[in-house]
Amino acid sequence: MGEENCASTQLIDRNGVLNADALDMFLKSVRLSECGLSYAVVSIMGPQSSGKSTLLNHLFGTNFREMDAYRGRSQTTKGIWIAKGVGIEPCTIVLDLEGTDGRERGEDDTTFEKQSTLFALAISDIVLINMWCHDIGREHAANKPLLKMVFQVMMRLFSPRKTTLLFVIRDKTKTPMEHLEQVLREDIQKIWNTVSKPQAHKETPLSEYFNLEVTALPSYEEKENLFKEQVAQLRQRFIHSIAPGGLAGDRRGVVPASGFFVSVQEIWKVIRENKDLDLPAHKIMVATVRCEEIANEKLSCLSSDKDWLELEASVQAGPVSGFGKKLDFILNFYLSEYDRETIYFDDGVKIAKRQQLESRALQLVHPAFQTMLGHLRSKALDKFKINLEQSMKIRRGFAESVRTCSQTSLLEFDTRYTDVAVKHADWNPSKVREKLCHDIEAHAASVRSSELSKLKASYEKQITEALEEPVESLLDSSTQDTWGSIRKLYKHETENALSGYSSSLSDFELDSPTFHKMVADLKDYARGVVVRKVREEGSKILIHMKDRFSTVFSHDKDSMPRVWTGKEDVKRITKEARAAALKLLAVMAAIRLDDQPDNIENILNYSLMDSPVIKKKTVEVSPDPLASSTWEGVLPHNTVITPVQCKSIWKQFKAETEYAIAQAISAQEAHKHSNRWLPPPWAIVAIAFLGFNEFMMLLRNPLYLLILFIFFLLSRALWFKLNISGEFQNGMLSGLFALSSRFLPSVISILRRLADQGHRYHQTSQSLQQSTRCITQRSSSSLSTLSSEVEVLEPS
Ligand SMILES: Nc1nc2c(ncn2[C@@H]2O[C@H](COP(=O)(O)OP(=O)(O)OP(=O)(O)O)[C@@H](O)[C@H]2O)c(=O)[nH]1
Repeated sequence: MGEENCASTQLIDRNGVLNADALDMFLKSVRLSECGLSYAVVSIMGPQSSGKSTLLNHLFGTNFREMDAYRGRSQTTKGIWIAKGVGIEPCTIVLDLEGTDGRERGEDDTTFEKQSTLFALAISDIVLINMWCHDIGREHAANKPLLKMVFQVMMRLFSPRKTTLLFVIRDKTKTPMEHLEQVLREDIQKIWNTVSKPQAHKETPLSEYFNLEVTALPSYEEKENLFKEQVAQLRQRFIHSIAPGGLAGDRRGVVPASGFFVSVQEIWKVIRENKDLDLPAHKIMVATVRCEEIANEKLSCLSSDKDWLELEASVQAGPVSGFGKKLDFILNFYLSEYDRETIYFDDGVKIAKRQQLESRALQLVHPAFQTMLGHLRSKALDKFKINLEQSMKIRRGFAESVRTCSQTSLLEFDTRYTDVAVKHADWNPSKVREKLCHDIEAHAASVRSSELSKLKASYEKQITEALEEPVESLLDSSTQDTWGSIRKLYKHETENALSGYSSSLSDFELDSPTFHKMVADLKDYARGVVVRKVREEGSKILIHMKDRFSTVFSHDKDSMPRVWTGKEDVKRITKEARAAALKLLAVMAAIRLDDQPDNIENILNYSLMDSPVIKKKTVEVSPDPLASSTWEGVLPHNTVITPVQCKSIWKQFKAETEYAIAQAISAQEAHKHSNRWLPPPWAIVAIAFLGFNEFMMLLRNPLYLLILFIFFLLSRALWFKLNISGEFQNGMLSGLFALSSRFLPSVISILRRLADQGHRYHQTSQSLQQSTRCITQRSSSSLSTLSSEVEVLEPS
């Protein structure tokens, strides 16, 4: 029984202040919290200097201070001391109370006595009441006020348990024990009867509250050995005192050892505040405080747990295999720790606090769980993307691929989730799963849209290639049944493309309206290609018409360039060329993809080609059919060139082709004259003499001719005036010729230079005149076109 083991400590000082730190240290040193319910609390009360500390020290091996007998009787125990019984199982906490009836506190000050008595009754299983043998049966014995106080304060405890009151009779005499006990019990009963009780407990017997036990010891001072012997026997009653039938056998109100610290503090606080002490409520309070403390401690340990922190860090980095099991293991550990530590506390309280702990612990780990779900979701989504791509590479139907890949990914999510699920939590992955489904659908929709766009683009390209150039070619040729051919081409190519397109679209399993819309769109596109081409060519109609005119006008039936010899019928050829150009205009005037009959060509022929004589006959009956902005029987959106525009274009066309006709006519004329107009013999001689160019210059230039003529007249007058003889004449002629031949080339050369200057001037002025004429023509035709269009627009 070593001194150090009992850890004797002052719990409450004489001023009534509880030393919580000392209590905490004491409880830790005796490791009471590990005892659960297996511990007993024994306290002793009795008159001052009645050998209480001596008895406890011998009984429990404690080292409470004892009074030195040689110094006289004075108070040694002040306040309440606490120690652990040495060598006694289970753990027995011993309280040594300040003696009652002490001179130090004065006669009237019983407050601390009452408080300490109530405190001892509240926390003890066994209360030793130390009393002198000679006081038994005495009317004014010191123990009577003490007992009265015990019973009175007991009324303030709403305790369901029975406390054992062990009366220890000190310095027993030779009076038989049976007699002593009987007298004592009678005294106790008398005191109990005199104690005022609440109405409900008026008739309650003392035995309802206490187990009364009585023992007697010889004097320690006089019969020390016998005293020690009998104390040793008494000590045996404290071993396994908590067993049923033992001194501390009633365990109903016991506070779990880990709540002892809280319980002691709280009870003392309530007593100091002079409030009633409701032990059952107190037990709940202690349970609440302790369970909460334990729960907080477990949560704190969990949040700094090494395994948990490692798991949390790993989850941030990526998916963790066996996440659910690992987390469950950690949670289990702390929850079972809680269960173990709160096992003796009130069930209702500990369950409620456990739920709180579990909920807070799950709250702590929930983000990691969510992160894991995020990993699962992104993995499943990635798998879906890869699988879909591969599936499309092997040309499986798109919708079928999406279905299969989606099922595979969701199955993988579900399978992997079993590894992530936390048993402690009823967390539902359905929201994340829904999000995954949504992501899969969104990705599938995006890929579908992209694939459909590609498919559409490829068929549009196919249609464009199949229609654009052929339509252009057909328009260019503008035969009798141009639109028939275009319609045939359009129908064939469109049907061909739509058949392939529909077949490809069926792989996407589109809903009926979408499918039909896409097919209709492609059909519209095909029509659009034709319409666009016609409009494009229509915008260049004047050029096309002029080309056509030029082709027909300048080439013969064998497509050989025509030479205007004068034998050709320019009028007929012009009419043919114009008719061909008009045909082109008629073809491009409107889009006839719907095979609706129209009389555009007839109207144009009648209005533009027929001779004024024919028209004059009918003009009174019908107005100008081209004075309109719409074609009869042709919808506005099918109109490419309006009647008014046709009229204006035709006018411009005619104006711009007139020059070619005039040239053809003049070419014919030139050809005719070139055959008849041979130079006279003298001119041939002059040409030979002067050279053809100079001769032609003399002829063409009126100035040279005038000079030559004057020169001739002067020569002739001189000839006759002088009446020159034949020889002289010959000589003169010879001389004139010689002179001419000597000077004429020089004169001609000077004249030619002058003529060149004049000719260049003449050419420049001619080309200026021609340009001015051309500009005037164009301006007038543009003005007329504009005025026609304005006339059309004005009504609207
Ligand atoms: N007559 C007699 N004296 C005893 C007995 N036991 C102890 N004493 C003596 O009584 C004196 C007081 O002993 P304590 O043990 O200090 O008594 P106490 O009740 O603890 O005293 P306080 O703590 O001051 O109230 C000492 O001198 C003891 O030797 C006993 O059985 N009979």
